[in-house]
Amino acid sequence: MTEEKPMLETGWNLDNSYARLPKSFFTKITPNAVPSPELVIFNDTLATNLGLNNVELKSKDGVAVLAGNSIPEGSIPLAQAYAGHQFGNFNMLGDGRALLIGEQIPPSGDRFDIQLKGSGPTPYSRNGDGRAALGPMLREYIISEAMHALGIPTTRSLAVVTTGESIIRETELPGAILTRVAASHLRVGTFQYAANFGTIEDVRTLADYTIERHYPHIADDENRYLSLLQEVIKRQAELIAKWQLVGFIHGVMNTDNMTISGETIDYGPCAFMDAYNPATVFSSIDYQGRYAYGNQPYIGGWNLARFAETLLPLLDDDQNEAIKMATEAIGEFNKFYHENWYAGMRAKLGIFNEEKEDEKLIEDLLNMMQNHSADYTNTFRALTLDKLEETALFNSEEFKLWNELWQARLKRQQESKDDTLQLMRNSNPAIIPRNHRVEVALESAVENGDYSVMEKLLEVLSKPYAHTQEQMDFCTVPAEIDQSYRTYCGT
Ligand SMILES: Nc1ncnc2c1ncn2[C@@H]1O[C@H](COP(=O)(O)OP(=O)(O)OP(=O)(O)O)[C@@H](O)[C@H]1O
Repeated sequence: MTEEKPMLETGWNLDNSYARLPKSFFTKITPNAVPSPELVIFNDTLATNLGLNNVELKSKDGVAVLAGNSIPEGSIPLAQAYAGHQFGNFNMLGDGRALLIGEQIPPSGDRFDIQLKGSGPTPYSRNGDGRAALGPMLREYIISEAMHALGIPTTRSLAVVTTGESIIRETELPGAILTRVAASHLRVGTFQYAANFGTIEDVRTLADYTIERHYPHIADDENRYLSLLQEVIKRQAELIAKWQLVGFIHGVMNTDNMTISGETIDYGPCAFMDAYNPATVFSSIDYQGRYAYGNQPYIGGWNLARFAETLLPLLDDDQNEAIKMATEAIGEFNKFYHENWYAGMRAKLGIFNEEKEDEKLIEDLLNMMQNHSADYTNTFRALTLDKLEETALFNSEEFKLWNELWQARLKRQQESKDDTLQLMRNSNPAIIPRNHRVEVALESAVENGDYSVMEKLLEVLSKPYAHTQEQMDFCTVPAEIDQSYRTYCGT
C-alpha cells in the first residue's frame, strides 16, 4: 500500500477588502500567463512572517501563483485605479503593469497587500506593455529590503520570478515579476483619482476605508477626515526625515508614489547619496532637480497639500473653513519633519537631550561635509567608531575646532560613554546599498544568471548597524566609481 502524502497547506489566507469598494476604484482582471516562470530570488523570512508555506510557495504550483499563472484560493485579482502629479503634471494613471491578488492575513491578524508587479497589461496600461524587466525588479527587491533592515517603513519584496519572455526597452531584456508586499497600495494618487474622476461620496468611502485599515484610532474623532489628514502628514514627516537621515534619495516623488500608510513605495530611480550634497539627483529624467535630496522635504509638503485638496469637501461644509483647517494641518508638516530630523541628527552625533547650540553643531558639520565632498554614510560611521582620520574632513582646522565643540557637548551630558556609543551605532549604518554595489550584483544576476553576489549583498544589508570589518569592507567607495551607475534609465 502506498502511503498517502499529506496535503501541503499553502498558507494563503486572502481577503479582498479593496474589491468591496465601489467598482470605479479598480478593474477585476485575470493575469496574463507567462511561458516559463522561474523563481530566482525568494524571501524566506518574509514568507514565514506572512504565514505562507515556504516549501509550497517555491514548488512549481507555488511559483505559478507568483507568476500570475494561477490564482490562489480566495483571490480576486484586480488592478487599482489612481491618478497623480508626475513632475508636477496631473495624469490619470492606475496599475498599468501590476495587480493586487488580495490581502494576506497571517495568524497575527495583520493585513498585507500582495501585488504582482510586471504581471501584464491592464486597462490602465496606456501605451505600456504591462511588463517589467528583471534588472529593475531585482533592484526594487534589494533596496526595499535594505530599507526595511534600516528601520525605514517600506513596501517589501517576497519574490522575483523570471517569465521566460523578453521585453523590449532600448534593447531586449529578460522579463520578470516582483511579488510586492505592502500595508496597502493606497496612494495620494488614489485620493486624487476619487476626487477628480468620482464624487464626494467616493472620496468619503475611500477615506472611511483608509481610516478603518490604517488609522482605526481616529474613527470616532469629531472630525475624522481632518484627523486622517493630520495622521498622514505625521507619518510622511517621520518617513521623509528617516530618508534624509540615511541619505536616501527616492528620485520620483510623484503623488502616485506617496503612500497613505507612510511606507516608501516605488524603487525606480532611487539611490543612496555618496558625497554629501543636497543637490544630488539620481534620475536621468529629472532635469530640473525637482526630486533632489535636499528638496525631498519640500516635495513631501507639496504632495501632502495635493492630498489635503482631495479632502476639502469632507473637512467642513464651509469651504473657507475647510481651506483654513487644511492649510493649518499642512503647516504642521515642516514642524513635524524638523522635529524628527533634528532628533535623528542629534542621535547620529550621540546626543541624548537637546541644547540650543545643537542645531549649529549639526549645521556646521553638514556644511563642512558639503565643502569637502565628504561621504555621508562614512563620515558618520567614522565619528561613531572614533576613526576621525577616515573622514575627508580630518586635516581641516575647521574640523578640529568642530570636534572640540562636539566632544565638549558629549561631556556635558550625563549618559555614559557606552550609552553614547550605542546610540550612535544604532543611528549610523555601517552599510547602505551603494549604487555601484547594487549594479554589480544586478549585472552578475541578469547577464550571467549568477545570484550569489546579490544574495551576499542582501545578507550584508540585512544587518546595517553591525559595525564589523566585513560589513564595512562592503561600504568602501572605490575611487573610480563608474559614473554611469549614477544615473538611472529604463524600467
Ligand atoms: N511597462 C509598463 N506598462 C504599463 N504601464 C506602465 C509600465 N511602466 C509603468 N507603467 C505605469 O506608469 C505609471 C507610472 O509608472 P512608475 O514607474 O512610477 O510606476 P511603477 O514602478 O510601474 O509602479 P509602482 O508605483 O506601483 O511601483 C504607473 O501607473 C504604472 O503602472
